[in-house]
Amino acid sequence: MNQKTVELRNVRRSFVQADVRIEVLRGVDLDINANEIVALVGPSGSGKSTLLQAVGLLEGGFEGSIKLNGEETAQLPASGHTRIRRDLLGFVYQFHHLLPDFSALENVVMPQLIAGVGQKAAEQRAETLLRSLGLGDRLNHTPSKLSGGEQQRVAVARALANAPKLVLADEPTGNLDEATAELVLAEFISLVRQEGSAALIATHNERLAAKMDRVVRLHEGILS
Ligand SMILES: Nc1ncnc2c1ncn2[C@@H]1O[C@H](COP(=O)(O)OP(=O)(O)OP(=O)(O)O)[C@@H](O)[C@H]1O
Repeated sequence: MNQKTVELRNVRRSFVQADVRIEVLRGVDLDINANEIVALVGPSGSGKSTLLQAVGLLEGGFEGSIKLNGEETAQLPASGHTRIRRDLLGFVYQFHHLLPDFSALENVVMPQLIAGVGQKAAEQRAETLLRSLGLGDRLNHTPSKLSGGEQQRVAVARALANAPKLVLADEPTGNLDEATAELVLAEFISLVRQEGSAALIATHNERLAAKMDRVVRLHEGILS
């Protein structure tokens, strides 16, 4: 059976602010196959982050069906969401949120230790990932000693550390200059492909989106 990594059906989310209801997602359907890298584009405020929060099981308040790796998540308790996030998902944000007092290597080791991997194996995996992103000679640098692009590469390595089935990224290169953004995104995509993960990557940048396998567009709460 060709199991989808993501299957969304009729996903809805609205927010009420000052007695006004805004319907941000009005019935989103989306399928992502294993190994498929999908760009999520849409104007500012169209709901890209909201949709990523739905797929990442980071917020409640959604209606509809969210299946990840074949498992329906809508009725699961919070502990089920935590398990899926830990076992299946990796996240990259616009601002890397690296641990400032830990080295690049330690930042990539940490999520593996939390997942129960042994220290030695975690260090080897972290080093392999960081080397494949060109950071072989930056393993022991703390984030403040790294450039913005290097910090974002560490965040990419961290997201992939536990071999997630699905990587979710919200404007992963949005804080970098255009040339660096392009380079880091190309490396990110190539590492996701090498690792055999699927990915959903929100971006404003159509040129970067065009480098992915497929582009989906959020407009007025619907995907096309
Ligand atoms: N917690 C919240 N409470 C109220 N409104 C919210 C909340 N979160 C998001 N919204 C509203 O939902 C809409 C979509 O926001 P979202 O951040 O998902 O858009 P986006 O496409 O990611 O935007 P950007 O590209 O600017 O990051 C916006 O109008 C925003 O104000």
